Amino acid sequence: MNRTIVMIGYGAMGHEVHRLLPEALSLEWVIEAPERQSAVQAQLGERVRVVSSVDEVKGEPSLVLECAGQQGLRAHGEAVLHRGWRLAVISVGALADQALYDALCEAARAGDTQFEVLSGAVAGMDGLAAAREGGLDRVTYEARKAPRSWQGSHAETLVALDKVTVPTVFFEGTAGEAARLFPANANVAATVALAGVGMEATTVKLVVDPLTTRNTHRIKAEGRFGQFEIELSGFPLEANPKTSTLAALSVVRACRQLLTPAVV
Ligand SMILES: NC(=O)C1=CN([C@@H]2O[C@H](COP(=O)(O)OP(=O)(O)OC[C@H]3O[C@@H](n4cnc5c(N)ncnc54)[C@H](OP(=O)(O)O)[C@@H]3O)[C@@H](O)[C@H]2O)C=CC1
Ligand SMILES: O=C([O-])CC(=O)C(=O)O
Repeated sequence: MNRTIVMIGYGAMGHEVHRLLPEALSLEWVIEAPERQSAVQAQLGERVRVVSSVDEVKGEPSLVLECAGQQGLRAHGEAVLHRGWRLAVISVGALADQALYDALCEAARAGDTQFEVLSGAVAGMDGLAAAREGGLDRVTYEARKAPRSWQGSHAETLVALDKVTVPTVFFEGTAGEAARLFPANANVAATVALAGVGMEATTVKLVVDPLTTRNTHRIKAEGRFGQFEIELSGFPLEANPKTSTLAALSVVRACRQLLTPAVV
């Protein structure tokens, strides 16, 4: 029998994850925002039930995938964990809110389960978290995306996206600020912070680059382990240029790990 998956939010990423879901897993429930429920139900057909709250989900899913944006995690995360279900989180920026982070930890303890912060659009979070065990002195993160990837975000109030002719830094601040101000674009800032030196000590630069079609992430870390610099230049998803393809693939990986005896 197939193992059951629940997905919160079925947008660009949810669609891509569903397309690539390993065969032994079955997406049976989607929790969507009420106003999108009927449209998503029509898109998915009868085999997947689209609901608007955790209470409507029946059975025991092997994993709940949050692909809903920061509001979706805020709306449903605690209820999932209280039920004792394992939750994979992609809208990591929501965890910059310490109260939400604490509430999710409390719910996970109460439900005797865990939530997993997915690596998302970047690589190297394993190495960064390991390096932290020995002490980290400095961690910086820079995201560089094309103007269309920043459209509809707070960037529009900081820079004339359609007028830039050279790569332009429009935000410098902490990971916590970046994650709050750019909820669909700077979740990685929070991921780097959680794996490394935290929301306040992680410094972030956001760049609009009219010469690129990629979403590029650069992480630099220094500490007792030595130092590393990672630059990852990812293709955006066609359906949402804010979101990197690798972010969706990191959700698929979390699903694959349910099936393999060796976890890599
Ligand atoms: N960690 C990482 O590296 C990355 C994380 N992300 C995160 O992943 C999220 C999803 O990306 P993507 O699929 O491209 O975004 P989309 O906007 O395409 O999809 C999000 C979906 O979730 C739905 N949604 C919104 N609110 C709720 C809610 N309260 N309950 C259930 N569903 C809800 C949205 O509905 P509606 O359209 O009505 O709002 C939409 O269908 C991003 O918002 C971002 O937070 C993205 C890229 C990288
Ligand atoms: O997908 C990406 O390139 C990163 C992203 O949107 C985010 O960090 O929220």
